[in-house]
Amino acid sequence: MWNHRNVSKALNIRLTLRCSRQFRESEIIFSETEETDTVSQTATYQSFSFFRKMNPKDDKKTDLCPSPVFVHNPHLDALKDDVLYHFGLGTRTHDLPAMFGDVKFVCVGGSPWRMKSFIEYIAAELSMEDPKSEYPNICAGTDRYAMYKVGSVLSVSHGMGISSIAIMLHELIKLLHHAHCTDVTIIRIGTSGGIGLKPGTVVVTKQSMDATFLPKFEQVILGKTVVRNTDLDQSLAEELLQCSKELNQFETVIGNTMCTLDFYEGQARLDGAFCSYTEKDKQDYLTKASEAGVCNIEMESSVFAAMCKLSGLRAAVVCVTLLDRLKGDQLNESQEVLRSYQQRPQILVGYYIRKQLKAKAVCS
Ligand SMILES: O=P(O)(O)O[C@@H]1C[C@H](O)[C@@H](CO)O1
Ligand SMILES: O=c1cc[nH]c(=O)[nH]1
Repeated sequence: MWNHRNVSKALNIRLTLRCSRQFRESEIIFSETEETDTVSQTATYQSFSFFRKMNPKDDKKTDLCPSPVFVHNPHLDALKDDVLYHFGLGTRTHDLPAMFGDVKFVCVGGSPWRMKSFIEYIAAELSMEDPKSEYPNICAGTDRYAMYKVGSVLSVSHGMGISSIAIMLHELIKLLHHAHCTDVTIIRIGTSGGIGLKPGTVVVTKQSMDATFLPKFEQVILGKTVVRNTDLDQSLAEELLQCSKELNQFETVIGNTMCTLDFYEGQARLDGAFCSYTEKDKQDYLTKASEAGVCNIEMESSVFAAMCKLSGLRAAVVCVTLLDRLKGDQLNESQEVLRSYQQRPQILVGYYIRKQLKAKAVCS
């Protein structure tokens, strides 16, 4: 007998099958001894293009059925209690569906201060201010990450760099999955160094690239290098660009973002504790990056794109540029100016969320 529960279970199985195929096809494994030189990297890139062609529905959500948040881990089913250690939350200790089941928008960024200020901003934008203006940190039991929630918007800090955001995303994706969230959009609101852009320009990422300008994220699993796809949702990027046009408050561009493992040598800075290259070497490297379409440099977009794609989350990266790296390395603007720049991605994403919620209210 087909009742609502059976239908949604069947639907889930179908979506899970589709997504596990997507999971398998979206990664390529190199053993450590195999070459990972430019030739094999080019082959990887070509495979990604092939994969993209196989999944025409990737970018546009054409399915009318709700889209769940996927995990790809059979071991999770055997866990009696899934402890989300770095959040100080767990499936036995917390009613995750009650706490987070309504989440539709997740915004993440490096600093806890920024993510708190974002939730205050969004609460005001959505006229959902707490009369006491208190927004408790849901992860108060730990000092690793901070998390805030207002209505259907969740704001989470991720610290600096790929490893820090990856740990946060593992737990966030499981949290959204355990809470049975559907149709979630996730946006990283961050800071970056620009290439040839006026400081304060906001960059919506088209493609996240590694430090060799290839659209991939590499992870060593069981001693083997697994290469994952770093595609982001193109239609979401276009919608965000359109929002910035409507807002008309600051310059916004769409372009590639280079994700590095380090802020200093990894981003060709001349002001780290160590430096073995010249100003000309730096300029040549940044020029090559620019020729590959790179508009800005930060430290999280590649793993963010890869993990969001694997879990079926609609994802975008919106980063403000704090300086033009062709002109310098040091962040010597006043704190006031830097803070005002940091607010720009928040303003843009706040506008986008409000627009989405308004459109949904009209439809329902
Ligand atoms: O989100 P944030 O502003 O932390 O992103 C960039 C990349 C690094 O995490 C950090 C370096 O200053 O800023
Ligand atoms: O230059 C910069 C500025 C912010 N974040 C980065 O990763 N690089």
